[in-house]
Amino acid sequence: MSPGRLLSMVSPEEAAAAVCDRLAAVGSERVAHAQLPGRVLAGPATADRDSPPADVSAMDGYALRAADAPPPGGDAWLPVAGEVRIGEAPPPLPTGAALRVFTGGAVPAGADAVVPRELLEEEAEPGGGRGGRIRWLAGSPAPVVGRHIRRRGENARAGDVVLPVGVEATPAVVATLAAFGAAPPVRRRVRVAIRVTGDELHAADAAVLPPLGIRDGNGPVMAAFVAGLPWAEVVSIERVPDDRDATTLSIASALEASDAVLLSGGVSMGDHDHVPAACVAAGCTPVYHRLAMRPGKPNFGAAGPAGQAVLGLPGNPVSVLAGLRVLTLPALRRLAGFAAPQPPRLRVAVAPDDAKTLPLWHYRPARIGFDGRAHPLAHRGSGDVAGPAAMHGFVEIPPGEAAEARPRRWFA
Ligand SMILES: Nc1nc2c(c(=O)[nH]1)N[C@H]1C(S)=C(S)[C@@H](COP(=O)(O)OP(=O)(O)OC[C@H]3O[C@@H](n4cnc5c(N)ncnc54)[C@H](O)[C@@H]3O)O[C@H]1N2
Ligand code: MOO
Repeated sequence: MSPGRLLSMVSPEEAAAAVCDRLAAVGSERVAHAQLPGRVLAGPATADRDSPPADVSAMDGYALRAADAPPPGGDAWLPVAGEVRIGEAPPPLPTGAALRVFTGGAVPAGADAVVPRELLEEEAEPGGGRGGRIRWLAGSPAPVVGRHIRRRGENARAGDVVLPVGVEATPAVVATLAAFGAAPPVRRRVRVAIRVTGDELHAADAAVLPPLGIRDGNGPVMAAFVAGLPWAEVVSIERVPDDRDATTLSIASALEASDAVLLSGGVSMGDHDHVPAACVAAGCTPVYHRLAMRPGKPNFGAAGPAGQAVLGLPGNPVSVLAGLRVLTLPALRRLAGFAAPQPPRLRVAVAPDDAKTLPLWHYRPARIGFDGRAHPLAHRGSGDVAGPAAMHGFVEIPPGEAAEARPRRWFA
């Protein structure tokens, strides 16, 4: 986007992309191997050796030359000359014999097939030695050259890039890092400051409230959202009164020590909605204000003076939930150094519903039923937190469309 052009009534996707365009990944650091899970790779991981490191057996059984095997179901036995110990160099395979091998054990030189033991009748060596003999059960297939052997380097060759930059160290990624002893640099955690505006707000654990006071739900919700992102951390959380100067000061202090500032409330048309002006006073550049979405039309997004993401979410609690998932997550992922700011796009079928259409991008709290479809949850507007409490995520319904017409994007 051109600098200074304020987007208004665009789609949430366009708004999120416009903020992401102004952000860069945070710096990187090295952490101990045990601290890697959940972090985002800032450097590629390469294979330090071939995987597997040798031709290995894929089965518990016997390594042999396929041509040495007697016919299945016959009386002839094949001698077992010994055993390959896992993790050790195998003895050579004598002609006309088999070697016992276990899954992952190296295939001895001379063997061209592995036969799983359940296809065989096994006879132990008298006296408890590691030898013995085998013959093929009736109905077992004859050995096939190459079967049940994993070839050296078939997963990866030494020097191959096995993980690119910008992926999160999920359990599967951790498995790969461990297999190759790789510990690439990772992005430091994204530092998130939370600011909750509203004169009516009191602590979430307040036992007694003034008659028209409200417990702050948005602060805990925003903190819980960040707590669910292993590559981000909350660095400060503050409640701010509906006062322009106090809001400016609080945003300025948030910007000093964070990569992202998440705010709730104070972004619509009220006389006491100070967040957009306070952000500007604190040196931020507005990117969007008011979006074609429900809930969350008043959403405000800006870039901080040092490239921070600044996201002003409307005060209604369901708007906060939607704004976190739809607008905040892409910005935080961009800061965290993900290759793609948008998480993978998932689509779900939507159960038949009230067929309501809106001229906006509609995010409906929904629950995945036992039928595998998303069932929109009844709720009384974006101030109703009890109704959506059972939600698994939001179904996105584009402007003018009925929810169940086709599979819909799913924001969990
Ligand atoms: N003239 C207009 N008025 C409103 C519009 C509009 O377009 N024109 N939009 C409405 C929509 S949609 C929303 S959403 C709200 C958002 O307004 P704000 O972001 O300025 O939020 P507040 O006015 O501060 O609060 C709205 C509502 O949410 C409650 N709230 C606020 N913070 C918390 C909190 N931390 N925990 C629990 N509840 C909170 C607050 O008490 C209000 O009830 O504006 C509409 N108005
Ligand atoms: O869109 Mo507001 O965000 O309905 O509650």
